[in-house]
Amino acid sequence: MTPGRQGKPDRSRRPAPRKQGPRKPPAQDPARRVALDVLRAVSERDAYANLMLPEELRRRRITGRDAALATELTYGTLRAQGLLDEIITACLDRPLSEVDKVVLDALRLGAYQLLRTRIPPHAAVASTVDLVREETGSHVAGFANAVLRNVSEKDEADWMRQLTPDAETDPIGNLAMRTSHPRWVARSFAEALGDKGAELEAALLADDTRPAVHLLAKPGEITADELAAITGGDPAPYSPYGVHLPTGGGDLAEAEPIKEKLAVVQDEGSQLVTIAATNVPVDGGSGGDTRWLDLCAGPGGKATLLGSLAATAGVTVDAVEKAPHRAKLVERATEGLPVTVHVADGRDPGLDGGYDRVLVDAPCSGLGALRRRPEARWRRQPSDVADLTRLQGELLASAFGLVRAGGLVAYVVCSPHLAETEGVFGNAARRAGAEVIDAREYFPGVPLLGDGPYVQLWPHRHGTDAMFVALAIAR
Ligand SMILES: C[S@@+](CC[C@H](N)C(=O)[O-])C[C@H]1O[C@@H](n2cnc3c(N)ncnc32)[C@H](O)[C@@H]1O
Repeated sequence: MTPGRQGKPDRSRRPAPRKQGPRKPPAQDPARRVALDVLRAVSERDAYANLMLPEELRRRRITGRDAALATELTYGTLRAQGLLDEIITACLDRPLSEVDKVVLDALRLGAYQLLRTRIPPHAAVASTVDLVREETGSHVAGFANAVLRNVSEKDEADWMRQLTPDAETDPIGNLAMRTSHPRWVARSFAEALGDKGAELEAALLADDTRPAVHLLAKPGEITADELAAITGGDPAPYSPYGVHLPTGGGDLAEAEPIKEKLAVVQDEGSQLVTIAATNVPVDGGSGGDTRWLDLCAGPGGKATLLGSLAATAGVTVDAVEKAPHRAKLVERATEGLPVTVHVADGRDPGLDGGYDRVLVDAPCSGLGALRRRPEARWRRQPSDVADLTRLQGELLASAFGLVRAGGLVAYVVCSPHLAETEGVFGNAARRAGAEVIDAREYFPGVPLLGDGPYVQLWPHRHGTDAMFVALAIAR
């Protein structure tokens, strides 16, 4: 390949049009083939890698080492995308946006192998070039070969030194690059943590870890100790209903307690915020504490715990969900529990007010669950937050309208972004004249909860998703 301007690969021609029709996966490299197909689906059709990859592995009967390699390459490449794109850009003589999408996905896959795996460089380059050749033809394969050879001239540490902003003058930019996060996400974490150093780094690095599987032992059905004994897991450190499963603990769908609906998969953070919402004492009210409302219930995780607790306490729960298919999931999840599902907009659900407790588990950016969705950090945009905070505010205003005086509004989001957390809730509670209470009291035994009155959980501190909860008593 003749180097182009500035000694960089020449890519003056657009790739030839790709052949139509399904391609046959090359039998000799199923792991990289499926990885590239998933990367393409993510970038071209907004697919979710954590849903698509397991399905494709099953469909193509890829197992064992090939499945492990495909998983590592797909998730690793998606998480590191920002960093890989900077490095690839440094090896091009034109903007990244001018590179054909499938070629770019293949280059990311190749660069990831070169920089973050022990795959020998010649194998990383040759296998990527083969994929590009199959997709586009020989002339573009030469281009891919040249770019990847440039990438391979330095290791990750050298590339970091060249591309990363100075830690002294731009600590957030430095950590955003080193942990491969968009700068705005790193900044939002820094603001929530009040830290731009070691703790911010730990929080960002936690997004690259695989979360342990947590189970909820449904109250009234099975205890956490029993569930732990049956599944080989450990009782959770904080939730009295939680069990942590060992990593690689077999096929969950086959576990008896799950088949029998005695237990469900649920992050311990979700359990803790729901338990907190049911433990705050609510005074007054003619009926005591008998009517609860879950205003954003789909797919029904927290409604299941609320319903199980309600069943043992003589309480009824109304569960509102706007999306009909998600409302069906709530119905299925809460079957047999005292939960009535309503397909309605939580901003005006058409229900009689006077609830003793209202949970608003609002739609949010999901920045608190980035470790579950490898591509999410790059897909979310700062503008999403503005739209979401408007909706969150409207849902909270509705909640304060539906709760009785002396009743509780619990606001939950799976995000640490201050606009979605303290910002929205502070305004809504002030407008409603509600009394914000210190939520930390309702997280007994949970360490590192900060100064209150809100609670922000974190993967790197608590091993949970970064759930936020705020509690207020209506006046
Ligand atoms: C964060 S999820 C709730 C998760 C749920 N509480 C659980 O634990 O499984 C937010 C839900 O709110 C729903 N939603 C979005 N806008 C809504 C609205 N205006 N009214 C009611 N539900 C809405 C979404 O469809 C989504 O299912």
